[in-house]
Amino acid sequence: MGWVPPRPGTDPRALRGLRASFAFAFAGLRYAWKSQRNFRLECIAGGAALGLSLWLGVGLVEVLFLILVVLALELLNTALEAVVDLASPTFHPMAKAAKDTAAAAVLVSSVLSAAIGVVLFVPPLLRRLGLAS
Ligand SMILES: Nc1ncnc2c1ncn2[C@@H]1O[C@H](COP(=O)(O)OP(=O)(O)OP(=O)(O)O)[C@@H](O)[C@H]1O
Repeated sequence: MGWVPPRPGTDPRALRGLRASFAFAFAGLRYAWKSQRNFRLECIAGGAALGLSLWLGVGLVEVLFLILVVLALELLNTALEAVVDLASPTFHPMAKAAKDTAAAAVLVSSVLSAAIGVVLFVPPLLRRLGLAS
């Protein structure tokens, strides 16, 4: 077996363990950003939605929640893809089921967030553009 990372939860120096946990989590974010085009697109779309919500005065908390749900599921999808590639480098119907179902979770959350986004954004946008009172 190769290098084994330290296990943060078992580090007796609690603060150091916490710092290591954050470092691992940020490494995961970096991996997703570098390897997943969808994650980058979702971050950009999320940034645009945040800017729009500030401009239109739409609730930031609601918008942040919708963005973070999609990003968190995309991160889980990325993690699952890595595990499946490790466990099943060649074609297997269960590997396909796992990857397709994880991708479906991202799709469901994205469609739901987009639908709620339309409900949140369209009325204030129309008012801002003078197309509704
Ligand atoms: N080991 C495998 N066995 C069977 N089917 C697989 C396997 N690996 C990938 N697939 C199929 O190919 C599809 C794409 O897999 P891939 O690993 O390329 O994901 P991806 O296109 O990078 O996904 P995403 O766009 O979410 O990052 C999967 O959804 C699945 O249907």
